[in-house]
Amino acid sequence: MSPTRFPPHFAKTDHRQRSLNQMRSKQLGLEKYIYLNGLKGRDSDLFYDILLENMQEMIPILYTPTVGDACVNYSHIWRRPEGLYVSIEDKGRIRDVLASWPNFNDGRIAVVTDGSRILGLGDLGANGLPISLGKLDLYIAGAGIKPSSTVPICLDLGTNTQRYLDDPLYIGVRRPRPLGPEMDEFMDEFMEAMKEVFPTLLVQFEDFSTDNAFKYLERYRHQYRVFNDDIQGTGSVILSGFTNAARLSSAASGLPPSDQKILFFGAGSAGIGVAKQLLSFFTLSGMSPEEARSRIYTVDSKGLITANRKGLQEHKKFFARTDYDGPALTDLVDIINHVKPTALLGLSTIRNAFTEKVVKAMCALNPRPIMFPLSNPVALCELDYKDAIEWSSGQVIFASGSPYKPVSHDGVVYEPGQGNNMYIFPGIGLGSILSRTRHVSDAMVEQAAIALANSLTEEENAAELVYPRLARIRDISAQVAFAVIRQAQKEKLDDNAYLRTLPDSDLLGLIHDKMWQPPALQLRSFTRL
Ligand SMILES: NC(=O)C1=CN([C@@H]2O[C@H](COP(=O)(O)OP(=O)(O)OC[C@H]3O[C@@H](n4cnc5c(N)ncnc54)[C@H](OP(=O)(O)O)[C@@H]3O)[C@@H](O)[C@H]2O)C=CC1
Ligand SMILES: CC(=O)C(=O)O
Ligand SMILES: [Mg+2]
Repeated sequence: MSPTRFPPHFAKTDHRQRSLNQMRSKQLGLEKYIYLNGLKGRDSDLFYDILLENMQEMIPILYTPTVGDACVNYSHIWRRPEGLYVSIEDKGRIRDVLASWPNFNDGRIAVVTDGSRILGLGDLGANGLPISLGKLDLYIAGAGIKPSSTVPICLDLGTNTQRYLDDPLYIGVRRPRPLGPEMDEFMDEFMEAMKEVFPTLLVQFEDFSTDNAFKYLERYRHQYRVFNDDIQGTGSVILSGFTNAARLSSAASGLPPSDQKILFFGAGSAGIGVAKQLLSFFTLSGMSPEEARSRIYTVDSKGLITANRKGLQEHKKFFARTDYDGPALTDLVDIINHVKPTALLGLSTIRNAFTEKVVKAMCALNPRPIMFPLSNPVALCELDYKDAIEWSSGQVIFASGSPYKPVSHDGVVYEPGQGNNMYIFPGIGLGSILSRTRHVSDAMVEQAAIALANSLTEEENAAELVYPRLARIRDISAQVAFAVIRQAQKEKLDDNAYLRTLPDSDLLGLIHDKMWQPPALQLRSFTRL
C-alpha cells in the first residue's frame, strides 16, 4: 500500500475550523459527543486546542448534560478503550491491572467512579466511565493538567439495573453489586494498590451511591490522598456561589448577609455534603456552630427530616429537626410556609419539583429569594431558568447544576449561574499536585470556596453573577490552586518546600506557568511526503 499523502495544500490550522464545523453539523448532543470523542482518539492535541477555545460550547457536550446521555448509552456507542476498568473479578490482582496503565509513572490525578449514581441517573454500572473522562477533560482544559498524567477509572463491580443485565451489548460484568464486606475488601485492595502503583496520585471519588460515598471518604481520607467531588467539591462550589448570592439578597432585604435560612430539597451525598459545607457560611460570620446548624433544614422523599422519624439514615441525623413534632410535612409549599427560608437548594433529582407555587411562595417571603436547582443533568433539574425568571418577575437569584442560556424578560436579559463542582475540583487537583499535599483537608476545601467567591471581576459583580464566567476557568483554577497550596502549607500537609519560599505573586505565576497547553498545531497524525 502506498503511504498516505496529505493534500499538498493541507493546513492543519484550517483543520481546527473543519473539525468544529463537523461537530456543529451534528444535530443531536450525543452525535456531537461521539464525534468529539473520535477526534480526541485521532488527535488529542487538536481536540484540546479547540476545547480551550470553545469551552462554553463544548463543555456541555463533554460534561453535563450530554455526558449523561453518553453514559446511559455507553455500551452501544463504545468505540475504543479509553480508560481503565478494574473489575470485581480482578480481586487479588488489582495491582497488576493498575500497572498495565501506559505511562503509569506519569499518573497524578485519577477520577474513580463505580457507576452506582451517575449524575442523577442512577446505577449505570460499567457505563459510568464517560463521567470520569468528562471530569478529566475539565482538569485538562480548566486547570492545565497534562493529559498523560490523568487516569480515568471505572470500577466494574456489577449493576443492580436489570435493563443493563439484560442488554446483550452491556460491556460490564453481569452480576448484582457486591454487598458490604465484599465491596469493602475490594475497595481496600484497590486503594492500597493505587498507592503502590501511582505513589503521587490524587484520587477523586465520583458518583458513588450516597452510602458508599460517605463511607469510603471517611475510611480513606486520612490514609490516602483522596477527596469526594460530590460531597466536598459540591459543598465548596455552593459555599462560594451562596456567599455571593447572600450579598445580593441582603442588598434587597436590608438584612445582614448572614441572616439566611436554607432549605435543602434532597438529602443525599450532595445535599448533606453541601449543607455541612454551608455551616461555614454562618460560622465565618461569627455565628456559633449550633446556631449555624439551626439555620439549615433538610427534606427527603418522605418530607421535612425530623429527629423523631423512625429508621433515619445515619447521614441525615445531623440536620434532623428537633423543633418540630407535628404531623409529617410532605408538601414543599407547606414546608416553605413552615420554615420560611430565604434560600431553597435542590439536590433531589426531581425534575420540575420547584413549581410555580413553590417559586411564588419563596417570592412572597423574600424580595430576592435564592433558588439553586442543582440536580444534573438538565432533564432532572428542579427548575428551568425561564420559568424561574418568569414566575419571579426576574427577582430570583439563580444557579443550576447544568448550564442554561440567558433569558430575556420584560426587555431585560438575565444571566444564570452554573453551580457545578467543575469550578472547584480542577483547582483543588492542581493545588494538591503542585504542593504534593498528603491529604485534602476540610480547610483546603473551604479556602478553595473563598477563593472562588472572591474571583469575580468588577464586571461580573456588576452583572450580579454569583459565579465567574466559564471562559475564565484557567484563571479561576489558578486562584483556587493558590488558596489550596497556601492552606496545605499552613497545615504542614505539603511536601514541596520550594513553593513555601515563593512570595504570592511568584507562586501565582508559577501555577500559571505549570499549566499544560496543547502544542502548537503541527502535522503529527500522518506522514507528510
Ligand atoms: N451541581 C453539582 O455540582 C452537583 C449536583 N449533583 C446532583 O445532585 C443530585 C443528587 O445527588 P446525590 O445526593 O448523590 O443523590 P441521592 O440519590 O443520594 O440523593 C437524592 C436525595 O433526594 C431525595 N429525594 C428523592 N425524591 C424526592 C422527592 N420526591 N422529594 C424530596 N426529596 C426527594 C432523596 O430522598 P431519600 O433519601 O428519601 O431517598 C435523597 O435524599 C444528582 O442529580 C446529582 O447530579 C451532585 C453533585 C454535584
Ligand atoms: C456535577 C456532579 O458531580 C454530579 O452531578 O454528580
Ligand atoms: Mg458527581
